[in-house]
Amino acid sequence: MADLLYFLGLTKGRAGWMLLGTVLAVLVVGLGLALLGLAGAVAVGALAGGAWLLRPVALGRSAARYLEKLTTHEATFRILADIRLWFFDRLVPLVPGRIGGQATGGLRAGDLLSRLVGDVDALDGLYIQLVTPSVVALLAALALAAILSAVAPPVAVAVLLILALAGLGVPALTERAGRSAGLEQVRRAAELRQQVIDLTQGLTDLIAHGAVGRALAEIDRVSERHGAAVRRQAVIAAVGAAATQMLTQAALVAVLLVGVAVAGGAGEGVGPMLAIGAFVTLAAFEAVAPLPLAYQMLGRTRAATRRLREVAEMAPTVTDPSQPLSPPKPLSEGSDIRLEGVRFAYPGAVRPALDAVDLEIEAGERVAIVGPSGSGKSTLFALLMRFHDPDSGTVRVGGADLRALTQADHHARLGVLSQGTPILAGTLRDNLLLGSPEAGEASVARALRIAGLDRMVADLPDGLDTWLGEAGVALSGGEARRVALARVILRDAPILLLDEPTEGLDAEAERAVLAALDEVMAGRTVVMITHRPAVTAAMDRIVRIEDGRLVP
Ligand SMILES: Nc1ncnc2c1ncn2[C@@H]1O[C@H](COP(=O)(O)OP(=O)(O)OP(=O)(O)O)[C@@H](O)[C@H]1O
Repeated sequence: MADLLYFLGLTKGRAGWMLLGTVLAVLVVGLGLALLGLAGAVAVGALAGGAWLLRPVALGRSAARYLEKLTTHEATFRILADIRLWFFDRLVPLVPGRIGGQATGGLRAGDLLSRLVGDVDALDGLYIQLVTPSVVALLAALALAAILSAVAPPVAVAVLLILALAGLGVPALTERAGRSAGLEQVRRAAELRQQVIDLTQGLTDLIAHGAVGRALAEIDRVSERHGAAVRRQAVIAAVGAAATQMLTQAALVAVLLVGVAVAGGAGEGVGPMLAIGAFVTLAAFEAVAPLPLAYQMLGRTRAATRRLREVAEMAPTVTDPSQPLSPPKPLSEGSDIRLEGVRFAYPGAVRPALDAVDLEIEAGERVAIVGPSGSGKSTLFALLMRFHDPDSGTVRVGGADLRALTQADHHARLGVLSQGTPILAGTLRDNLLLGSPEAGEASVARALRIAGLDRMVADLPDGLDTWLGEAGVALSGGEARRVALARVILRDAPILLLDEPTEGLDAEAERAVLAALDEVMAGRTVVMITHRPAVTAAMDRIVRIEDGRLVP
C-alpha cells in the first residue's frame, strides 16, 4: 500500500485533471441512474408525461461518457509522462557510477528500459482503473441506498448487502488471487524484454558461436511462463466478472422478492416503485462492475511500483556538496591535476582497483597512462571524471578537491574521448555538437578538418545533416572514433582525458589522427590511456600502472 500511496503522491500535479475526470465519471453514473429510473417510471406509467426527458438524459449521458473518457485518458497520459520524467531525473545521477559503464550494480540497459517503459505503463491503471471507479462506485452505492430506502427500507438492506459482496467481497478475492500472478507477469515481462534486447545486441556473436537456437529456446521458456501468468490473470478476471454478473441478477431478484413480500398488504402503487428500484439497481451495479478487475491488477501495479522505487531510491555514488566552490574563471585557470594517496575499491571487490596512487600532472603537460589490462587505467579516469570518490586520499584539479565542486562545474572543463565512442541516433551535426551546442559553422569545419573527417562529410548524402545511428548511415569504427574526436575538439576544454584515441585505426589513419591530436593537445593538460608506441612518443611523460599502483 505504501508503494501505491507514494506514486499517488507523484500525481498531485495533475489533481485538476483527475478531479475533472472523476466528476465526469460520477456524472455518467448519475445520469445512468436517472435514465434507468426514468425508464422504469415511464414503463410502468408512473411518469407518463416524463417520456420526453429520456432523450436528453440519454444524450447527456453519452456526451458525459465521451468527455469522461477523454479527460481520464488525458489525465493518465499526463501522469505517466510525469512519472517517466521523475524516474529519469532520478536515473541521471546514478549514471555511470551505478548504471552503465562497467559498474552496473546489477542494473543492465535492458532492465532499465523495461522499468522505464513496461513498469511505468503498468501504472496506467492506478488512477483510471482504481481511484476513479472506487470513488464512483462508492457514490453510486450511496445514491442507490437513498433511492431504495424511499422504495422500501428492507429492499435497500437486501440489495446493499449484495452490492457489498460485489463491490467489496469480489474485488478482495480477485486482489488476493491476482497478487502472485501480477508479480509473475511483471517479472517475466521484464525478463523477456531483457532477453530480447540481449539477443538483438549480441546477435552477431550468437550467430558466430552457433548459440542463437539456445537463446531462442530460453526466450521461449520465459515467454511460456509470462503467457501462463497472463492466462491465470484472464481466468481470475473471467471468474470475477461472472461473479459480479450473478450478484447483479441476484440483486434484481432480491428487489422483486423482498419488495413483494414487504408490499404484502400495502396494496396498489408499490409495483411501479419496485420497477424503478430494479432499474436503478441495475445502473448501480454497472458502476461496481469494473472493481474486481481493477483490484486484481493491483498486484501487477504494486510489483511495478516497487521496481521503480528500487532504482529511484538508489544512492548515487557521488553527490554535489551543499556549498560548492566556484569554478575557476576562466576555466583554463587551474588545470593541473594532483592525486594524493588515492585508494579506491569497487563495492564488494576483494582488492582495491587503485592503491596508494600519488600523481602530479602540471597544467599543459601531456601524460600517457600505460599498463596491462585490468591494472586500473579506466578506474583512474573514472576518478578523474568524479564518477566515484576515492575511499581515501584526494583528487585535486586546479588545487580544489573534486568533492568540493559540483559535478557540472568539473565536467565543464573536461574533454573526454571514451573507449565506447557512442554515435547517438541523430544527424552528424547533432553528434558533433553534443557537448558544445553553441559552436558555430567555422568551429565545426575546423574540428572536421583536424579530425580528418572533411572528405567523409563531403561524400555523405546530406553532409552534416545526414542521419547517423541505427536508422541512418553506419560509420566504421575508425570514422566513429574521429567523430568522437571532433566532438572533443569542439568542446574546447582545458583538460583532455583520452582513452585509446587511435584504437581500431590502421597505421595510416593513426598517423592522421596523431597529427590532428598534436594540434588539439597544444596548450591543454592531457591524460591519455594508450598502449600504442606511436602515440606515447607524442607525450611528455609516461606513467605505468600495475595492479592498481603506479610503478616508477
Ligand atoms: N564496476 C566494477 N566493479 C568491480 N570491479 C571492477 C569494476 N570495474 C573494474 N573493476 C576491476 O578493477 C580493476 C581495474 O579495472 P580497470 O577497468 O580500471 O582496468 P584497465 O586497466 O582500464 O583495464 P583495460 O585495459 O582492460 O580496460 C580490475 O581488476 C577490474 O576487474
